[in-house]
Amino acid sequence: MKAIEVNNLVKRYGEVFAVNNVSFSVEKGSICAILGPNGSGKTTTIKSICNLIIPDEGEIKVYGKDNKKTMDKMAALFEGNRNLYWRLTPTENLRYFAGIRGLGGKEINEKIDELLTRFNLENKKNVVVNNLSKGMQQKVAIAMTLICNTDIILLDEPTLGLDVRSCMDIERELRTIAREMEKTVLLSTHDMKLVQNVCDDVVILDKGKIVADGTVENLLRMFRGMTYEFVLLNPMSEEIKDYLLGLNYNFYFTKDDTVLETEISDSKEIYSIIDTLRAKNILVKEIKQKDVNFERVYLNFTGGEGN
Ligand SMILES: Nc1ncnc2c1ncn2[C@@H]1O[C@H](COP(=O)(O)OP(=O)(O)OP(=O)(O)O)[C@@H](O)[C@H]1O
Repeated sequence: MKAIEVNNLVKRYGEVFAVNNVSFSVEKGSICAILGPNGSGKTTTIKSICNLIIPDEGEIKVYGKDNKKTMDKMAALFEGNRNLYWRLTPTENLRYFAGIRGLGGKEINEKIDELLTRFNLENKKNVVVNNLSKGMQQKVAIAMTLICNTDIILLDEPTLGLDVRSCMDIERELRTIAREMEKTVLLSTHDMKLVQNVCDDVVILDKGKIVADGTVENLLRMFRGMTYEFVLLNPMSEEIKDYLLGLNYNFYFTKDDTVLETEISDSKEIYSIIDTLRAKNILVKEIKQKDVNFERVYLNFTGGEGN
């Protein structure tokens, strides 16, 4: 079942198309990431879904209904810990946020304790947010999106500025939110480890347009099948390397010059690469299909950050 459907979304600021005819959907219970270089339209898309931005064109549906009528189904987090009140404790922040949505009483107090325990914040529940680490603040901010128990959680860059351990904590929480709490998560991020470790699907934007859309697994498989390593018997000379770089393949060399890596679009190219190497008396010891990480997939679609 589709939790979110975005159809032909357009948002312009003067001459600039922040989002230009973007369409995608997010399945209920899945984690979907919107990726793209700075300024590619990620935040505009998420803000349009939760009605913080009114698009110029297109329609957005949440559980099949216009998103303006389904505000109660979504909770969103933007700019991480800026959503928090610094002089309030995590408990007070959560109680305040629940109150805005008209929730209170014993039930909410129990829910707050449950969430703070889940996020390993029970020892910090009475410490003002200002005195918590960035990772802890981020966990409180994510807990705030859960306090109202909405089906859909929208997160803008949930791991921004966090250290490795805190990122792993957030990854674990996101998995729990989707798999155990059965919520739908749509997030924007530049964190390719987060994408590879927890996301089911991705939408990659570039200059306001979708350049790729699919499951993380399929996109990885697509590139896994294309990247090959040619392990050589002897290191290549500088002259040979220059020659190979002048050919029509995107060759990469390892530091000791014994491995040649390239992406191919057709398996027949393997034979022509072997012929090319043989003609230069370069002997190949082994050919390996290389495992790729999601960063590689992303760079292939966007041509690199900030283009
Ligand atoms: N309020 C605004 N007024 C004018 N232009 C805007 C406004 N908001 C966004 N834009 C422009 O729209 C484009 C998309 O911005 P958006 O914030 O959606 O990108 P993003 O992918 O979230 O970027 P980042 O990764 O840097 O957060 C950018 O060119 C941005 O400058």
